[in-house]
Amino acid sequence: MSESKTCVELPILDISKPLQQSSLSSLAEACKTWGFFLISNHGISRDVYSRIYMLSHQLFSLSSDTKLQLGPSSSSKTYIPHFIASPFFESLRVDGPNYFESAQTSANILFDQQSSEFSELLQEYGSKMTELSKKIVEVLLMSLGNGIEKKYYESEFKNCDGYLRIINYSPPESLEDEVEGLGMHTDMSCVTIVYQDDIGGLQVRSKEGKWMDINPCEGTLVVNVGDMLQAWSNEKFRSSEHRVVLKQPVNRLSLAFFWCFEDQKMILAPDEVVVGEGNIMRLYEPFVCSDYVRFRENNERGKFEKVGFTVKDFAGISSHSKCDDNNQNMKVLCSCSYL
Ligand SMILES: O=C(O)CCC(=O)C(=O)O
Ligand SMILES: [Fe+2]
Repeated sequence: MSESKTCVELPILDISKPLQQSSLSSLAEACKTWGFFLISNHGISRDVYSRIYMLSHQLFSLSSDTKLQLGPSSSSKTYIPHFIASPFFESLRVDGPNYFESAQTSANILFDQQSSEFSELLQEYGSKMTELSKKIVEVLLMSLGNGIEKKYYESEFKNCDGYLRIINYSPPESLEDEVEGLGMHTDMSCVTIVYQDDIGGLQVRSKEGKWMDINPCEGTLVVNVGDMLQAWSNEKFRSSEHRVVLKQPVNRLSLAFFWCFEDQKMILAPDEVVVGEGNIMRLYEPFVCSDYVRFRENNERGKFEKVGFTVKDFAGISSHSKCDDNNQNMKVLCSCSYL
């Protein structure tokens, strides 16, 4: 019996070049099927990555007591320690638009010696990710056709903002089988841009429920669609479940940049987007962005190990009764936020 493929082939979009019609079609197809694609010529040098890598390594090597000054119970909640997302996962969050200030606040607490190298690097990285996210959203809207980007890019996406999560995965030393570093989830963002080091382990779940590897590919970044864009695009783009598995007993570092609508944004797919090719039914009720974020944060089943409820349960038109039930549940369930 032939072994079925476990690695997904995603299109690579050269983000530095003007777009060809053929790249738009393969992009639209990939976003519908996988909700994932790769970008190349993104303008971030290997040197920037190796410096972020080195400084992040130093940061995560600090004692737990030192790191815990940044959360999860501190007011800033920028640090997520082990055993929240998984036993092998810890992360530091850096908020935009002032990445320098956000990173420096953490660095001042963590390090005795004051230096701004880390914060400057993250400011540079955050700004580059912002530029890239804008380009990516514009290209995605172009792939919908009918001049959607001209009509809606500026008016709908101009107040988006980003934040960065630096993630350190440390698997157990004796690793007999693979372990989940980060359980199945969808992102809440419009788009997420992920840099993964060369260890690998990122996987996307196919529509049939099969886990497929997204192998590291030199010089590229992984882009995935999040729930906000899935709802705004009336599912022309898919926000896929994904996870990270650790197969080798070595540390893995990733940088995930989430580009999101502003809190008060009302998310509603424009009629032209709803009516485009394929389904013509409106699939989501309008909803306010922060209400969905709160719904996820307050939901027991929205925790890491399971995807639990997503935007479909929250605002999906065919799941009204479920949504009402969930809103009831929200009042009694404990607050446990991450994704
Ligand atoms: O670490 C990775 O490669 C992906 C992380 C991720 O999916 C997330 O933080 O939402
Ligand atoms: Fe994710």
